[in-house]
Amino acid sequence: MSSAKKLDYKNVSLQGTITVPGDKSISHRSVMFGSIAKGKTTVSGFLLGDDCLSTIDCFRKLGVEIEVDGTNVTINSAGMDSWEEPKEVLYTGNSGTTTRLMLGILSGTKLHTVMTGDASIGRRPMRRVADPLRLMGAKISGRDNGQFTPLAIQGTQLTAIDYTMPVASAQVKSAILLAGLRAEGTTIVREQEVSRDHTERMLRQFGAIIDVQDGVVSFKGGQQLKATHVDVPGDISSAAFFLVAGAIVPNSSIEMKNVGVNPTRAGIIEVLEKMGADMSVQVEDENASEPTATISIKSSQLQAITIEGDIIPRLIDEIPIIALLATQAEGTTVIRNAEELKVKETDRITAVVTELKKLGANIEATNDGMIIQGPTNLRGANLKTYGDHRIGMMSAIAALISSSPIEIDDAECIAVSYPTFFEHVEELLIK
Ligand SMILES: O=C(O)C1=C[C@@H](OP(=O)(O)O)[C@@H](O)[C@H](O)C1
Ligand SMILES: C=C(OP(=O)(O)O)C(=O)O
Repeated sequence: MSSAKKLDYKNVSLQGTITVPGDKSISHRSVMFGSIAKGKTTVSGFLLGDDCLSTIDCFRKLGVEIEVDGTNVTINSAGMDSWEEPKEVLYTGNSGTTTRLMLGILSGTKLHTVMTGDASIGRRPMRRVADPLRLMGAKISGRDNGQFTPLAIQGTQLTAIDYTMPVASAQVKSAILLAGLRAEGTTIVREQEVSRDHTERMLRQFGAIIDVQDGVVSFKGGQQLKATHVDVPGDISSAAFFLVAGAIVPNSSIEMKNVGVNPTRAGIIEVLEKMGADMSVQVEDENASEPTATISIKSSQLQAITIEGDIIPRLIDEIPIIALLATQAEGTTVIRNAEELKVKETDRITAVVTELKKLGANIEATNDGMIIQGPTNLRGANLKTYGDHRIGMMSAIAALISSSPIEIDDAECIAVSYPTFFEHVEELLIK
C-alpha cells in the first residue's frame, strides 16, 4: 500500500546519538541458521524490518517455532529433517535475500515447496541461483525456466560442486553454501571479487568448519549446525543514510553506536574517508564474530572521487545515498562497475538518476554506474520511490538540504529495512 509523505525541513541540522536497527543480512541468516540447527537459538538486536519478518514467516510455515519479543527472537527447531511440507505458498515479500537463500536451503530438503514474493521480486533474476543449484542436482521450476517467481522446489539429495561465481553476489554464494550443507562432498565457491561474508562467519558461529582463502570458500557437506546465540550488530547500510546526512547537512554532528563494520560491508567508510569527511570510527570488538564500532561524523567540505572495482560489492546497497553525497562534493564523482544495481528492488541506476535530476542534481547514468558533478544546491520536487526502501531514504535525506519541500510517493516501503527511520530523523533534528 502506498503512503505519500511531505518532507518539509528548512535550515535544519542534525545532532545527537542514535543506535541504528539490526543488520538485515545477519538478521535473515540468524533465523535461517537457527531453523536449520537442532535446539534453541536466541537472537538479540534482530531487525524487525518487513524483509526479515518475511523470513520468519516462511520458517513458521515450515513448522519451526519462532517467538519474537521486541528485538529478541527465539528459534526452537528439531532440525531440518523435522520441517513440515507447507500447505501454503511461502511468501518472501520484497526480499531478494529470503528468496535466494531459501532456494538453496529448500533444494536439499525432502519437501515440495513453492515460493513467491511481491511485484519487485517477480522481476528479479533467480537463475543466477537456480542454475548452480541445478548443477548440484536441485529440482527447481519457475517462470522462464526458473528465472522468475513463483518458484517450485522439489527437495532432493544434492551433490557438491566447484563453482566460479560469474557475478559478485553474496546471495548466490550463500545459496550454494547453504545447499552445500546437505550435499555429498565438498562444496567450493570461487569469488573474483569478495562479497559480504556473513554466511561464512555464521557457519563458523554455528559450529561448522569452513575454509576461506583468497576468495575460495570450501565447505564439507553433512555438517550439523549447533544452536547458539546471535547478537546482531547495527546495519551499516542503514547507518549510511545518517553518515551521509551528518556529512552534508550543515552544522551537523551525529554519533552512531554498535554499527557493524565487517570489512566486506564497510566500503562506505572508505568512501567518506577518501572524500575528506570529518569522521571517527572506534572499533569496539575486532574479534567478535561480526565486528562493531561507534562512528561519529560532522559536516565538512567534500571532494569528488572515483568509485570502481572491488570496492563495489562492499558498498553496493549504499550507492543511492553515495550518489546524493556526491551531489555535494566538489568535482566529478564517477561510479563504475555497478551494473548489479539494475537488478535490485528496482533499477537503481535509472531510479537514482531520474529522481536526483528532479532536484536539480547534475547527474548522468552510464551503463554500469553514474557520473555526478558537484556541488549543487538541490530544490524540492515530488519524488518516486519505486517501492524501493533505499530510494525512499535517499529522497528523505535529500529533503534535509533541499531549498523547498520534497514529497515522496511511498514512505511505507522504508519499513523493509529501517522501520524507525523517520523517528531517528526526528530525534536528531535541530530546527
Ligand atoms: O546476502 C545478502 O544479505 C545481500 C547481498 C547483496 O545482494 P547480492 O547478493 O544480489 O549482491 C545485497 O545487495 C543485499 O541487500 C543483501
Ligand atoms: C538489495 C537489497 O535487498 P534484497 O536483495 O534482500 O531484496 C537491499 O536491501 O538493498
